[in-house]
Amino acid sequence: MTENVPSRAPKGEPEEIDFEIDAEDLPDRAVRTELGSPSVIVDDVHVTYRVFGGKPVSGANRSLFNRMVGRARQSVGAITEVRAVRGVSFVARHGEAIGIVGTNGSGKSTLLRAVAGLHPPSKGRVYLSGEPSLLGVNAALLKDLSGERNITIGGLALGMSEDEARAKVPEIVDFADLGDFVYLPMNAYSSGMAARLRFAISTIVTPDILMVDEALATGDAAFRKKSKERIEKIREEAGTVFLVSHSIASVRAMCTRVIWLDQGQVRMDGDVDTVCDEYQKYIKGKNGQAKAGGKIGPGGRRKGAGKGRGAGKGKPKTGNGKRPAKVAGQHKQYPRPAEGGHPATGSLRRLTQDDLRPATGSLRQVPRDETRPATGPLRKVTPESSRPAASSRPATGALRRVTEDDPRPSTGTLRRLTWEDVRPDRVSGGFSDRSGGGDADPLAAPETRPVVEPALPRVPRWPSSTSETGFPDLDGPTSRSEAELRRARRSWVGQRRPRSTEPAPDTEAIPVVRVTDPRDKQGEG
Ligand SMILES: Nc1ncnc2c1ncn2[C@@H]1O[C@H](COP(=O)(O)OP(=O)(O)OP(=O)(O)O)[C@@H](O)[C@H]1O
Repeated sequence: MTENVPSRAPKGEPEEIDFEIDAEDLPDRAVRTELGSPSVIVDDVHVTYRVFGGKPVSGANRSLFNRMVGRARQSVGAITEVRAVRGVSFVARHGEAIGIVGTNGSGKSTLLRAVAGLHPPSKGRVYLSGEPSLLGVNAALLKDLSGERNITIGGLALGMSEDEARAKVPEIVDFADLGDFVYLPMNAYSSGMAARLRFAISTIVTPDILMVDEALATGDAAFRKKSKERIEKIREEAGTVFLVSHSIASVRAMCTRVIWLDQGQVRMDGDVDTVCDEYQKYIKGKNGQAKAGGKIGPGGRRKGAGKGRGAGKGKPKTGNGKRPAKVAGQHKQYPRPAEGGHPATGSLRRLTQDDLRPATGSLRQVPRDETRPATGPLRKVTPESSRPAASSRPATGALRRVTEDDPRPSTGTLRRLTWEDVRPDRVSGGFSDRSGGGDADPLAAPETRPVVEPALPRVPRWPSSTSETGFPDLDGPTSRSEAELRRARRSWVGQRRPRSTEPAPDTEAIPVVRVTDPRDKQGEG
């Protein structure tokens, strides 16, 4: 099939792909290949997340909430249902590279997860011809292990033998441009290095259906060029590629078809130019500030544009204290401050260095050698004055220092408890003396108290050998705790059955049938 592929961009045209849309960005296009039979059929798929602990959104917050997540969120008591994908249907064919675009939260990642079988649709069906491989920003790489080890594990996960995976290491290191870093734990990698390795691993084997979810965004231009080539190779080998990206440039460059998702539904599905143009128009209209050729970040916003609650709050006010009226399609230009006499709206004026110092009014700088502080009745606190003398401590009013000689504490009707107070027979509920110390008074002075050695419970010995039955020998003295032993025993011999709580039957009442040996009868006879 490779040889039938029409040639790519004409010679001399730049190959490099940048994920951002800049004026100089190349309108490089993905090579169109012959389309094969269907590889993915998505039939009226719905995906609903259920989030516990949500609360109904009411009144004033409703519009803001709707603006953020659209109509896709409903609260059902304590469970919030997020309808991330709502009735999506399409057919993808072998050899297609499909870009999935949409603003934040439009359901792109969720749709890919449903197609990959990682999240079951709540309604509808997905049919696949081939094995899907989802490469997301969170693809599982173990940070504590070296890149080399991750390559081997990744290869095993993708169905290779260990030897095959090891043999792929040099190729992957070369592709991901890791050098000797491959022997270091991945904690030491930059995000770009990790992204390159992730992409390289997941394309070791040519997947039937490759799904790339924003995983290329961190790579540099050279890597993106290589990854584009690899994606094309997969398509040429009759694979299907899905590419979720906020970068329209990369979608234009790598895809042959685009699906635009909006609030969980397909808003457009068609050829790259038509859908991308419409999507960009939508983004421009939505923000009123995205220009053709401007950089579009996630959510269709221009980079650096304010978003969220605080957006626009920092705009200067006019003289009447109101924010300048917003005219559709126009942006108010605020004059740059001129040096010196700056235009001041109302009573505002620009601060100069002279405004900042020196101090105005009667304040003056206090020289270092000036005695301080000595205003009014204040006096300097010395270590001596701050530490109270042993006996003549401050005694304001009737307060005095309590000394060792003071009887303590015996105010009012308090008295010391004696053993009689806590005797079991005098306490409701009844304590019992578990120490074996009899009537020893626990409140008596320690030297007069009899020393009582508590009787140690006999704890069975931890099995050092097994008996003939194969079970550990549970008898004998040991230092192991009884609980530990009980646990071990349970794992060996299973749970003990609880004793029956039913009363034992009255044996007297059970009719006794006496069986006699007929020979005895004969003998008797
Ligand atoms: N695990 C989850 N639990 C609950 N809601 C979720 C979960 N994952 C996604 N959602 C919600 O589903 C909706 C779609 O999310 P999804 O991540 O699929 O959108 P997206 O288009 O990929 O967004 P982005 O461009 O920001 O990656 C959003 O409203 C999101 O809040």
